[in-house]
This record gives sequence, C-alpha cells and structure tokens, in this order.
Amino acid sequence: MAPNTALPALWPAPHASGAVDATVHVPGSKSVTNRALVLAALASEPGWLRRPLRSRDTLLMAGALRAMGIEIEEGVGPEGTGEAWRVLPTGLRGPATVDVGNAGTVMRFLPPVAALADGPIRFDGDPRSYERPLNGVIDALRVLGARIDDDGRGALPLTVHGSGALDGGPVSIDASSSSQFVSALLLSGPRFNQGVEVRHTGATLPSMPHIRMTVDMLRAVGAQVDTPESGGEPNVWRVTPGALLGRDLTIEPDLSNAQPFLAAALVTGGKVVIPDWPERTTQPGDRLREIFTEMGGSCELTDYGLVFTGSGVIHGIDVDLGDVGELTPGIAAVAALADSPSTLRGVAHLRLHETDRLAALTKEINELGGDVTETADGLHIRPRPLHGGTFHTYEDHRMATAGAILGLAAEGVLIENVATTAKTLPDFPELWTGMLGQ
Ligand SMILES: O=C(O)C1=C[C@@H](OP(=O)(O)O)[C@@H](O)[C@H](O)C1
Ligand SMILES: C=C(OP(=O)(O)O)C(=O)O
Repeated sequence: MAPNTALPALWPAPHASGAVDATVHVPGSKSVTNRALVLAALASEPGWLRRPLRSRDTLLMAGALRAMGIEIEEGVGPEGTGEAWRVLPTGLRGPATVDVGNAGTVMRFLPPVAALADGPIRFDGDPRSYERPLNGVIDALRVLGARIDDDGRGALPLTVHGSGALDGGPVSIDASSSSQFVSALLLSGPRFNQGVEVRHTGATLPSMPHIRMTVDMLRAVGAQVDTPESGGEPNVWRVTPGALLGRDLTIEPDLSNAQPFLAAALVTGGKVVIPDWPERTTQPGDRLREIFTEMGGSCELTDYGLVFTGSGVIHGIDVDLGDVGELTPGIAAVAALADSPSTLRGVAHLRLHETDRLAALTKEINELGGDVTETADGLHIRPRPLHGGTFHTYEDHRMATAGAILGLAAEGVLIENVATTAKTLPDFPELWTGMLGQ
C-alpha cells in the first residue's frame, strides 16, 4: 500500500476537549481476512470474501497469492452488497517472488502454501522481517518433505522449492515465540498427502485464540481437525487430508483495531459504539469487553453492536496478556493514564513483534513523563502526569494507535509516522478525528 503522503511526518495527536460520543465502523479483521485468503486459495472451488480488510498486510497476502497463480477478482458480492473479493483457486505455481512486508501472517502462513506450488517461490520483506522468528515453520516444512534454501538463521529471506505436493505427517515444533507457526502448518495441512500432526514442545504458547481461529475457519471449509480442546492430547493438533470447500464469508470487524476507539471512551469518560461486534468470535479483541470493564468502563452487546461507556475513572490492572498479546500496546497506553499501577504479564514474545514492543512502549511512554519498567515478561506501569512530545512508532501500527490514546489526555503529543497504521488500519487518522468530531 502506497504511503499516505497527505499525512505529516509528525502527526499532532488530537487532544480530547470532552467526552467522546461516536459510532465507529471498524474495517475487517486482518487475521480473519488473511486466513480466509489462504483457505480460499487452497480450496477446490471458488469462494467469496465479503468486506475483506484492505490494508498493507492483506494486500500483501492477496498479492502473494496472485503471484503464485491464484486469481483474486474485485467484485460486489453475490447479493450485490458490500465490496468483495472472489477467489479462484486456479493452481499454485512458481517461479514467483513474495513480498511479506512485515506481516507475520504472510511470512508464516505462505511458506507451507509455497511447498504445494509447482516451482520455486522466493520470500523477502522489510528489514524487520529478517529478525522475526520463522524457524518453527522452516524446520517443520523440512521434516514434512519440503526443500528450502535459507541462510541458516531460521528467518527470511528464503526460497521454498515447491514440487506440487508435500508428504506431510507428524512434526514437533516449539511455537513459544509465535502461535503463527502452529496456524501456518494447520492451514495448509488438509492439502498435505498425509495431512499434518503438529506437536508443540515449548514451555509456553502465546495467542491461543488465534489458533482457535485457525481451527474454526478450517472446520468451516470442511477440514477435519482434532485439537486438545476436542479431546485430543494436550498441545497436539491433527488435520486430516481432504479437499476444502469454497465459501461465502463475511469478514468480522477487527476487534483489536476497535481497541483505540474503546480506549477513547474510557479515557474521556465518553461512549463509543462499534457496529457489527460479533456475538461469538475467536478474535482476541473480544477480551477487551472484560479488560476495559475491569479498568473502569462498562459495555453492552446489542443486536447493533458493542456499546462501550467510560466512567471517567480508569483503574490499573494486573493481567496476563499471553493469549491476547496484540492488545498490549493499547492497554499499556490506558494503564499509563489510570489511577493506580498496572502489571502486564505473559508477553515476553512481544519483543519479536513489529518492533520490540516492550522496549518501545517503555521508552516512549517514559519520554512523555511516564514511569514504565520492563519486566522479564511484560511491563510495570505507574501512572504519572504526562506531557507532550514526539512519540516514535518504530513502523509499528499499534505503537501509533497507542500514542493517539495518550494524546487524548496529554496535550502536544506528536506521532511520528502515523501512516504506519496502514499495516492493518489505513483509515486510522480519519476515523480518529471523525470520532472526535474534528
Ligand atoms: O495468527 C494471527 O493472525 C496472529 C497471531 C498473533 O501472533 P503471535 O502469536 O506471534 O503473537 C498476533 O499477535 C498477531 O497479531 C496475529
Ligand atoms: C503482531 C502483530 O502482527 P503480525 O501479524 O505481523 O504478527 C499485530 O498485528 O499486532
């Protein structure tokens, strides 16, 4: 996605002059869109994605699949409503080059797909993508029969020499650095000759809701998946080989991207409505209903969506965010404005996200006058009055939205490179000023 040149290099984060009262239509989920694209590309018949997220990460996924021979057409959806993508799984082939940007979903979900292509697929990406762990996927694919050229660091860049099929079978991995290793192997598993049995051997496993999302979406396209929760062994997932159905799927709003808007209600003692909040979902952002309620808000889930109201008071929180790590930057920002200290635990793996999020949050909140310390697996946050200043974002969309939350309360916060929100939410600056009635 081209950078939005209309945005200044230092974006003045709007200061809230009163309680917000707004309805915010949040675009589709990154995690659901990118899984849906992969599953549609692996299916044996065409499928539809309605209201897909169009952001840097999802356009990179669509571009990569197109480069491998999949047709993705623009459409208006079977009933003529809503923008849609029609995916025609016309065969996977190389040679091709895939740009993963800094999208964890693209760099981890696609090498197994590439192993099924006919021909070599080269993967490259942003400088940060070279530092993000990929060893779980590379090592597992080799065990399952793939030929991969890399530089031995267990990271990008690499080339998968697809031969049109993969044996598959049992494999053990340590997914403690990213749940996406497990999701990646499961998503392509139905197309491996023997399916796949993934055994996680590490001490911890982050982001379980994202693994449940993978399993649910696989089952929805006809795959048979056995999981620890369905009576299987702990830490073992089994996918049976078989054809996948083409589906007509409407993508849910991205609940993790709803976070800054809900935070605005909390910080200003206002009200924010998020239409189409799903009644049931595997998205980790659904945990915000509980977390932001404990921090002082209240919410009601109606047929229309989620109505979230702040009380004007923000409480600190002691919480394990291991399941919902991507919510950490936004929770840290709210915690820095609370009436008591917070401890955020279980998120050591955030040091390997878009940036080292624990270091970045500590440095940037402290430079606005805050008092944050890093712990072995998270952050300890003692609220203090904040002042203005430059908030650096390290090409991390969630750092930018965290800075915007702080800017509601502290006058004069300048967000460096707010355009980085295009990774998952290109409309963020407009949605934010719209919410504030500016
Ligand atoms: O599978 C997914 O869609 C995701 C899984 C999580 O990754 P990690 O388990 O690497 O944290 C999450 O943080 C990321 O934003 C999206
Ligand atoms: C960790 C994140 O992204 P990625 O999919 O690149 O891992 C995130 O969006 O917070």
